[in-house]
Amino acid sequence: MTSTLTISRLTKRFRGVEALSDVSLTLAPGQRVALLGHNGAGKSTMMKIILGLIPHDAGEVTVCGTAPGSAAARAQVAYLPENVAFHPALTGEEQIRHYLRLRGEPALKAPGLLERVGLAGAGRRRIGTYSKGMRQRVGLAQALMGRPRLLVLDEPTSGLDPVSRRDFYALLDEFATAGTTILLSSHVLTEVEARTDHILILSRGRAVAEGTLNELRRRAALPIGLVVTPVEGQTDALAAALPDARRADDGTLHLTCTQDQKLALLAQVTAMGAQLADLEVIPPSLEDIYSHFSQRDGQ
Ligand SMILES: Nc1ncnc2c1ncn2[C@@H]1O[C@H](COP(=O)(O)OP(=O)(O)OP(=O)(O)O)[C@@H](O)[C@H]1O
Repeated sequence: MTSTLTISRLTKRFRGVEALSDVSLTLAPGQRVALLGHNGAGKSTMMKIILGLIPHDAGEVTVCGTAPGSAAARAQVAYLPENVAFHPALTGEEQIRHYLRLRGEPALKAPGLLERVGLAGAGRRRIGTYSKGMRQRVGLAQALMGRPRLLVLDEPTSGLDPVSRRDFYALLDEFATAGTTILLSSHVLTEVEARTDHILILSRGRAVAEGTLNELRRRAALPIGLVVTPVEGQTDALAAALPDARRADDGTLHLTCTQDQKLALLAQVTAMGAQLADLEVIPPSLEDIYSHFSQRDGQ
């Protein structure tokens, strides 16, 4: 299967600053990929190179098999910037019709595009009356013209409330299922954790970690948490049987272990059967993993 995006040993310098050093990444159709990193890590620079907006100094980049910024690449890549601005006096439908005309496509497609992003009912309202989430959807409708194979989104959910975020990601999932590759940057790790298949962490222009969440979890080898809730009246007995456990104010017992120790510890705890009301396993979150790799890099 042809990769949607291949980046090999990409390097970009701005005068004295090395914004990207030796970064590689290959994305397949339908993959949902998060680009993470501190402010100034190089995320936007990487996106601009993929979009063909700025040249790179070394390495190779191909977008759908062609050079970034070429007519063939531009026809297959769409971009949604962090803050999309539309004319507030236009309705959603007028705005989309305008963009369709600019692309030389029939304006008749506007209602269908708005329906795809869940704005069918609001298409005749002025954009000035839209919420931020609705404006992002107009941006997405614009980005989806021409059925892109690669969708590049720069912090697409910043400023959206939790429900709008969830809806936005559900929409992205639909596009990914249909084969569109999604590359997005975000500082909101909790949403990325649940909604992407692959993660690239940049730090000071270098890729410090790349893989699925599970792969990064294994590589980081961070402790796994276990929360044991004893049946009423059994706390002392369980605490005595688990001397390494920390006792919390609510009576639960907290343990940590390595991945290798996990199954043995679970077997030990579940063997306590009737004394046990509940048992929760807490794997390291993406936030823990992100901190681990970033701190290792001195961030
Ligand atoms: N046009 C430019 N001229 C000079 N330096 C630049 C230019 N664009 C980016 N840089 C530098 O390159 C580095 C990477 O910047 P970039 O905007 O890619 O970071 P980012 O990860 O997108 O950050 P943020 O999360 O704040 O958006 C930074 O040190 C930045 O100052």
